[in-house]
Amino acid sequence: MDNSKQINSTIENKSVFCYGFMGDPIKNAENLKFSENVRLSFLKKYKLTSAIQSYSWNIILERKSLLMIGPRGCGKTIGFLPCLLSLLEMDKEFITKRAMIGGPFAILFCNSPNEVTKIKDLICNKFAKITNLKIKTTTGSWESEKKKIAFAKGCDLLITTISSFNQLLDVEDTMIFDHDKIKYMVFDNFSDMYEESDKQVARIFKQFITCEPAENSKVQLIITSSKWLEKLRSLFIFSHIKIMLINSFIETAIMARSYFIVYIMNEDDKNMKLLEILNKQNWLYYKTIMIFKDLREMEEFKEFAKHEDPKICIEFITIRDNENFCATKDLCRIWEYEPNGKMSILLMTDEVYQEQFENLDFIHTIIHYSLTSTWTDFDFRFAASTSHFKRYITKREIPNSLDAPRSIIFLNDDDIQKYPRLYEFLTDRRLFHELFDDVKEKVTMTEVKFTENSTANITLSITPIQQLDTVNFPKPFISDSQNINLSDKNIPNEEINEAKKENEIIENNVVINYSPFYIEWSQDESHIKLKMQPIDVIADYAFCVSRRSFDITLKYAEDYAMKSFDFFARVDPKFTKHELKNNVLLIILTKAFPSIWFKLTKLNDKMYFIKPSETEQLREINSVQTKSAMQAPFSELSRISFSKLKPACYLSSSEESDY
Ligand SMILES: Nc1ncnc2c1ncn2[C@@H]1O[C@H](COP(=O)(O)OP(=O)(O)OP(=O)(O)O)[C@@H](O)[C@H]1O
Repeated sequence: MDNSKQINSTIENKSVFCYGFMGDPIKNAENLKFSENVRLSFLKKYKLTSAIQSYSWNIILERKSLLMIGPRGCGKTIGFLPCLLSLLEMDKEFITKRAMIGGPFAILFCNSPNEVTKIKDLICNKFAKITNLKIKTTTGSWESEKKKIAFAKGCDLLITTISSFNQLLDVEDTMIFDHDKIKYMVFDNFSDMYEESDKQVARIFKQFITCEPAENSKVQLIITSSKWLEKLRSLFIFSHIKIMLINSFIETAIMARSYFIVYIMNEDDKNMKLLEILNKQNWLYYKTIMIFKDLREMEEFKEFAKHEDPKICIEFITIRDNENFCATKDLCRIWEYEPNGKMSILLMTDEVYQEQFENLDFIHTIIHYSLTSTWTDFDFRFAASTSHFKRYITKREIPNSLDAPRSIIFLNDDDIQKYPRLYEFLTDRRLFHELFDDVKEKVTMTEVKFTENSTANITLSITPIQQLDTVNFPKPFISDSQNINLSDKNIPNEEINEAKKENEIIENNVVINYSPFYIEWSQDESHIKLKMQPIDVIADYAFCVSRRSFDITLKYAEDYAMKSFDFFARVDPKFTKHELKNNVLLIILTKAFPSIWFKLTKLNDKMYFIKPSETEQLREINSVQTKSAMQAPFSELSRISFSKLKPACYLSSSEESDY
C-alpha cells in the first residue's frame, strides 16, 4: 500500500485512542522541538504526519514515557526515532567528558538482528546529519574482547536485540556497561519480542523499570507494539508509563476486554437471528447502536422487524442519511439522555455515524449488521465505545460479561473469504465466537469419566505462577465479582483471602475436575485420538476450544504407565497457561475453523485465555443431555504439547478493499 495515502487517511479519521494525554495533536512537524540536526534531516525526508505521530512526537519530546500500539506501518518507529535522536543530541551538550566513554545512554531493542540493521540503515539514510552521536549495534554474543573495547570508547545509542543485551547485563565492568547511565529505553514491537523472549524481557524490566512516579523515574520508557497483550496492562499499571496511544479502535476494544460475538450466517437467516437476540437480551438497559452499510439494508431490516415481530419491546430510532446535520445531532442528544430501562436502539448507516461520531462515544453495544467497505471504516465503528474503554484500562479483573462493552458482528460466508484481514484479526485475537449450533448436535454423545485401570482422569489444575517456568504473566488475582466456584476443600479460606490481595499469588494448586460433555475416541497402533466437545463450564467460565472440536493425540511411551494427566488452565488474567505435567504429549488439532478463545503459541506449549461466557449459551449447552460414560483404554501416555493448524479457509481478497 502507498504509505502516504495510508498516513493521510489516518489523520482524517482521527483514529487514535489517547489515554493520559490531554494535548492536541500536531498537524505538521515543522514547529516541533526536534534538535536542529534532526529537524533538518527530518523535514527533508518526511512531509507528512501520521495519526499516531501527531501525538507521540510531543509526548516523547516532553520526556514522558509512552506506550504506542498500532498496526504495522502506522508510523510507530518514526513516531519515536526522531525524538530519541533529538533528546540524545540535546543531552550531549550537557554531559561531562567522563560520561562520554563507556555506554550507552539509550537502548533501542528490536525483535531480530534484521530489524537492528534496518533501524541502523534508517538512521544512516534519513538522519544523515546526525554525526555527533555514537550509535552502535550488536546482535550476537558479547564474548569478543574487540566488541567490549569498542563499546568502552563510548556509545550514546545502542541498537540491539533482547538476547544480545541480556549477555551485556552480565558484564560487570562499568566502563563497558553502566547500569546507572541508561536514560532512555525503547522496545520496538514489543508483542513479537515478548512472544519470543518473555523471560529475558522480564529480566530487563526487573532491573530497569520501577514503579516510581513518572517524575522520579530515571529511565524514559517507550514501548511500541503492533497489538495489545495482557502483559502491557500490568506494565501500564505498575510501571511509570502513564500515557497510552492506540492507533486502532478495534485493538482498543480488545484492550478493554470487550465482549465480541461473531455470527456467521447467510443473509436470509440474519434478520431472524437478530430479532431472536433482540427479544432475549434486556436492551432497555444498554445504549446500543446498529450500524448498516447503506440505507437500503437499514430499511429492509426495519420492515422485516415490523412484520415479523410486532411484539418486540424495544423501539428503534432511525437516522437516515439525508437528514439535516443539526437535526441528527439533536436526535443523538435526545437518545443519549434516554433513561436506563427505557432505552431504544439507534439505527444508522456508516455515513451518518461518521458525521456524528463526536457525539457518540458512550455506546455500550455495537451491532454490526454488515461490514463496511474498508477496514479503516470498520475499525472506526469501535470508536463509539471509547468512554467505556477508558474505564477498563487499569482494571486487572475481567469485567462482567454484561458490563463490558460489546460488539455483535454479523458475517456471511462470503465475508470470511473476502476479508482475510478481518478473519485473521478475529481468529488471532480469539474473537471468533459463533453460537454453538453444530455443537448442540455433537454434545449428545457422552460424558467420559476415565477411571483407573483402563481409563484416565482428566483434571484441570490451576497452579501457582512461580511453578510455571515459562511466561511471567500478570500475577493472579481473584476479584469478588468473579465469584469463581472453587470449593473450599481445594483452596483454604486464608488462601482465598491472600489471593484477593493484589500482587499476591495463589499458593496452592487448585484442582477442578474437568469433565467435557463429549469426548469421542478412536485408536490405532500408536495413537489414541480424542475428540472433545468444544465448550465446558469451569466455575463461571466457559472453556471454549474450537467451534467444532479438536483432536487430542496421546502417544504411547514404552517406559511409562500413567493413569491420569493434568493440564493447567489460565482463566485470564489470573491464571497463566495450560501446561501438562509428567511429560505427557498432547497434540491438539483444531478443526475447520480455529479456536474461539484460546490461542496456541508458536512454542506449541502454551495455551491460554478463557473468557466469561454468556449465561445464555451456557444454559443451552448445560441443558443438553449426556449419555453414559465410554471407556477408553489408557494405560501408557507420554509427553504433551500443543500445536495449531492453519485456518482452513485462507482466501485472499479479490475485491478492492483494505480488509
Ligand atoms: N511522517 C511520515 N512521513 C512519511 N513517511 C512516513 C512517515 N512516518 C512513517 N513513514 C513511512 O511509513 C512506513 C512505516 O512507518 P514505520 O516503520 O514508522 O511504521 P511502524 O508502525 O513502526 O511499522 P512496523 O510495525 O512494521 O515497524 C515507513 O516506510 C516510513 O518511512
